[in-house]
Amino acid sequence: MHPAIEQIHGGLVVSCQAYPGEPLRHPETMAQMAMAAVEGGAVGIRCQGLADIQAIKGQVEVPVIGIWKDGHEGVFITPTLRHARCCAAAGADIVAIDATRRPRPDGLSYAETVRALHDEGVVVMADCGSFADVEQAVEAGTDIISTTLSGYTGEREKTDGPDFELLGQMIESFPDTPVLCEGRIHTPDHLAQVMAMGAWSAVVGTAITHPTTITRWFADKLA
Ligand SMILES: CC(=O)N[C@H](C=O)[C@@H](O)[C@H](O)[C@H](O)COP(=O)(O)O
Repeated sequence: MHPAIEQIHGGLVVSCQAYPGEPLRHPETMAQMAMAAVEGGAVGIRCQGLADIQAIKGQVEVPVIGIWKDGHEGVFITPTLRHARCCAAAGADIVAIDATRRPRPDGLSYAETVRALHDEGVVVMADCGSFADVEQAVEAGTDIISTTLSGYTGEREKTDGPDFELLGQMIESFPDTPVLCEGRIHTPDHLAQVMAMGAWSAVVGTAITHPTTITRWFADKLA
């Protein structure tokens, strides 16, 4: 197993992302956010965009999961082989890619994409939206499978918290593949629950690194 996957075992990965047009969208700001997360106990960082990957790799020792979001609908999380290669070249230790069964913009299949990346020594994480996506990802030999896109592709309901049901199915069906839980882990209790279920590691984004949303959670109580 690749050392970067071993290093995140049993721990918390923090996703540091600011969205287009947001005040915190700056590589140095995201690097500072990542350093703060590591100080708090993060064993890995997930981040978006080549500039952020480079900036964060320069500041933290923990493994970095890199993605490149291009667009905002359909297949947009590291949608093509080119995007994935760029993430690896920018320094990502693990590259997460869209692992849905939807057509990819470059016309390659998911399996062809993973094969090409593996030939180049890239560690791949599958951002899945359903159990059928997970099956495809395991079939392709993906290094890590994740619940990232559950609730965002129309195949599964967008649960209030993490998709415990999908996570449980993944852990039970594929005991030999590291399973990450990502998406809507909003409380420390959610995190404890998914780890107790047997997740290899878990990724928390919004609840730690997206102050606009967190502020809204509070402000909405006053509305
Ligand atoms: C669906 C999608 O685009 N997810 C993105 C993937 O990188 C991010 O916007 C999420 O913040 C990340 O997955 C972490 O999840 P949460 O922020 O819920 O803890």
